[in-house]
Amino acid sequence: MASDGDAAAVAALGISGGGNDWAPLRRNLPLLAPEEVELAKLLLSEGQSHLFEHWPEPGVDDEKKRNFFDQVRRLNSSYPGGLASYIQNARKLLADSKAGKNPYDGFSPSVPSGEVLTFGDDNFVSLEEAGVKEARHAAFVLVAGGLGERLGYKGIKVALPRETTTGKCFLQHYIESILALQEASCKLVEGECSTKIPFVIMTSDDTNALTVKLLESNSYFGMEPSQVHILKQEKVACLADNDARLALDPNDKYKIQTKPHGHGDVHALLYSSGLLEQWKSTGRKWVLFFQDTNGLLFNAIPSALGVSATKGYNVNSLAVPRKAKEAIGGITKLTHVDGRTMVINVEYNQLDPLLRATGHPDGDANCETGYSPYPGNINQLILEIGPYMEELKKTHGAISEFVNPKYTDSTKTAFKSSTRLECMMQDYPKTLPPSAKVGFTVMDTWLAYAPVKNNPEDAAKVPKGNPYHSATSGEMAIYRANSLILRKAGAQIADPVVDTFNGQEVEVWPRITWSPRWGLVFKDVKAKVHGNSSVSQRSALVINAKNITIEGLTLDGTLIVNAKDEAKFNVTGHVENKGWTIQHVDHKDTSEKEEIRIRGFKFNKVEQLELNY
Ligand SMILES: O=c1ccn([C@@H]2O[C@H](COP(=O)(O)OP(=O)(O)O[C@H]3O[C@H](CO)[C@H](O)[C@H](O)[C@H]3O)[C@@H](O)[C@H]2O)c(=O)[nH]1
Repeated sequence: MASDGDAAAVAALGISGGGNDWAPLRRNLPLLAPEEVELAKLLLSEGQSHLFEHWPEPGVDDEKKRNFFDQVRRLNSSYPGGLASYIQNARKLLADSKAGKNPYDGFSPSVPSGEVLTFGDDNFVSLEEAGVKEARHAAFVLVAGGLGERLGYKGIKVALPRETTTGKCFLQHYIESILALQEASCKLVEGECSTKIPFVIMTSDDTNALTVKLLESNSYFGMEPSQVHILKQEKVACLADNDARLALDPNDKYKIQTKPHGHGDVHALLYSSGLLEQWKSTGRKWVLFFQDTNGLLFNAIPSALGVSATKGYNVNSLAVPRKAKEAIGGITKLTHVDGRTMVINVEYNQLDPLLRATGHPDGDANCETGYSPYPGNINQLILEIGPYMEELKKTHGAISEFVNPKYTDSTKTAFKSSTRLECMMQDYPKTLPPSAKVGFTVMDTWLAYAPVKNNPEDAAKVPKGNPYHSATSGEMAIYRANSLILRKAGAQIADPVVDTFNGQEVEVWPRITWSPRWGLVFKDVKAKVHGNSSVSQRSALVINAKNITIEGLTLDGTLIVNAKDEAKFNVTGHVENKGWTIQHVDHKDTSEKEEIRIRGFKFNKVEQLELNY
């Protein structure tokens, strides 16, 4: 029971409902600055007195007590509406979760219609052209705050090699692609064009220092440092129970345990950064969001941006055909009983229950095409900046949240471990008015999507026919895409062989890779590949140049072509050497680097021809 003194002190602090057990805090009040007392009031009034239960008398751990309030201050300022909102939202979502409330209550799903593109046809080529034209009005935003727990890689994912023929990492490839778009787009303008496409990277405490180091130690991979903006997302407080009592860190009782809030934070961070106004005032029209490890993504950007521009989409999500149960959300049209409709991503863990609950007894199943009828969201979003800013003015970037507690039993009264609220960037359209133009663009998976998310053990367990989403499949997908693009451009590219690495059966195509400046869009590739050229299956071809043409080349081995800037050269004739052989590596072989182990192979560089112009 609180003493009369406690009650008086509570009243003096103006706290209602703070509970009776705040005596440990009361004794420590003299230590706190006025602003810290305000934060304490906030916590007490939200039922968080347990956070102070263990606080000893003043004089013991005073520094730690102050640090506790530093953290509370950060948690309070980084969440739209502050900690009180966070706790209140959590209480509501936890109650809904306990009651088993369906977040899609009242909605029935149906298959939406969108733009379906075919690589290389006239429509695709003209959309690519439109997209390149628009690119100088774009800004790119990479969400890279995730640790990649499923992959289990120790470093940051953007530092992983996209492919190991050149060893260029994802971040280098992304930056080179943006710079190539910038150059190509500027070229279409009469007179001088000094556009620098802005590039934002959202990091978190888990990834920030390593991301900055990667950029700085590589001179920003050729981008001007002023073009790059880092926005760091904060984690959110963990929740210990259904009353949304905040969890203390098991290793430090003066710290609130925190976990990532999800990629949805990117909208609130962009809103508060002031960058959107700056971009709008310098003529930006589009904000393109993308994720950390899709090595094929930039194959899809020009045409998708072309779709946004020609269709006037406020929101355009990129999608690929989706295999049922594949760990990517399904783009779904939801119709409410009251008539409202929206086209939105339904996350992969929610699609099956939603379908079963709405008269589809097979749930998330493939249809006669062998794919789910719902296109798979690859979380590449293109937003039109004007309507985006209008919406953010209203929401301040807050995105609808969800909670996913793992309960100890069916009474749903206790959690196995603390949980937290999460949000996803693709939920942005949920708050849009019905007049918003929300669309999506579907492309072939081989062209547009090959993420690196799963560790070798988990990838090897993926049901046959479903994609592995591993470092092995991510790299092989790049060779496959480049081989198919060259084939479409008229070159004879040998068929792949099938091999197994880290328990995953994959197609091994010739190891063909080029810099984005060489083959930004299909038209560029077509213009640079002439005559009867061929590449054998065991070959590797690296084109690290802008204006190299290939004419009558027969390659059986390894050829690397480097050229400076605008140097023009035609690569031709018969090139044959022992080349680079592929050596299997076991993922448990700790004598190999982790980047190599997780893909299950490395190149044995026996012989090559390197041409430098
Ligand atoms: O707090 C976070 C969590 C994640 N990320 C970043 O968000 C991206 C996506 O994270 P995951 O790869 O873990 O995402 P999921 O695989 O869970 O799913 C997401 O990506 C899929 C496609 O790859 C589908 O589109 C799916 O609908 C979408 O939620 C990554 O770049 C990651 O670094 C953050 O920036 N902050």
